[in-house]
Amino acid sequence: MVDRPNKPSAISPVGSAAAPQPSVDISSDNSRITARLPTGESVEVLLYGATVISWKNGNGAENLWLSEKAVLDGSKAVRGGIPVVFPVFGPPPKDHATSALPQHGFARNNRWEYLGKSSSESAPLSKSGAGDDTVKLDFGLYSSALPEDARKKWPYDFGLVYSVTLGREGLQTMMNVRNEGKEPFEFQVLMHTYLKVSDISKTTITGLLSAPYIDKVLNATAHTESNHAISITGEVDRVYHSLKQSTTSVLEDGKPRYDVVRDNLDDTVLWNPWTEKAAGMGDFYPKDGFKHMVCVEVGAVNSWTKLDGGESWEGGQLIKSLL
Ligand SMILES: O=P(O)(O)OC[C@H]1O[C@@H](O)[C@H](O)[C@@H](O)[C@@H]1O
Repeated sequence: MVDRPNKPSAISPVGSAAAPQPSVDISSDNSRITARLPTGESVEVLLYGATVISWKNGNGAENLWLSEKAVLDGSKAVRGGIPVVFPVFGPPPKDHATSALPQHGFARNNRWEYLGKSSSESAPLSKSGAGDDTVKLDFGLYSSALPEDARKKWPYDFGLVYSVTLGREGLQTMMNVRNEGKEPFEFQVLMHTYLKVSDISKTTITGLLSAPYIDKVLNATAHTESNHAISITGEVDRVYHSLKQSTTSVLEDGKPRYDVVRDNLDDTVLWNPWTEKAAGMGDFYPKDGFKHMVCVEVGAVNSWTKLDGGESWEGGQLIKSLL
């Protein structure tokens, strides 16, 4: 066979020296994993909470808001990025098995195990056949590895595998929950994504028209969304539920900035703390940072998902950065 000197890389055999591969690095203090595509996109995940703390486009533009005073040393849940909420969303109800847990559960403030990486050309996030253009990082949290205190407060046997896949088209985060015990358990799960925006006054949210929601700012009263494009001009804390449309979009100046596509999750929380709530959070900085973020949080939080012993469940999101 005669090789052509200018052979396009698209037909290079997978894994050949010619095909650039994604890189995955573990920080020297073993606290975080960074993955990078040959085209420049990157994602950084803190093992504490399996919290995605940075997701950049190929041109270096950051997509996630992270507080300048976010605590990253494993002593407090991270303010920004994508904290994982499990097995309860918000303050736990008094009459439920999660009642002794802290707000948003224990997944975001325990250290996860890095299970490894895999790359693929055929995953849904691939754009071309030029080398491995997605990389998937898997993280695990198991009841057996939880500190005694958390285990006592929610005494079920479970295994969580959280997969973070970086592609040229976006970032996918998927949660797999498995009941490893014999007793059934109920859980809620949510991906608390802080999306970075350049100016909240020019930001609108679409895809929620006609959706029912609980407004936590208005004493948890029930409403129906009447706006095609939602503007944020004050504190917003709403649980949209039973959603039919799979995509919620964030627009800046009327132009698409992010698409958030839900997978087997029916609810989406829209949150912006605005002036007063931001002022009250010690780890929220700068104090006017609420002008540069909006949380679009996909989840299953309006009711409980029940898993019998041995059963498993999976759900997640694909976020497309449209810059
Ligand atoms: O301060 P925390 O525990 O990270 O929660 C932040 C916010 O998270 C949102 O998901 C809730 O709807 C809000 O009510 C809450 O204030």
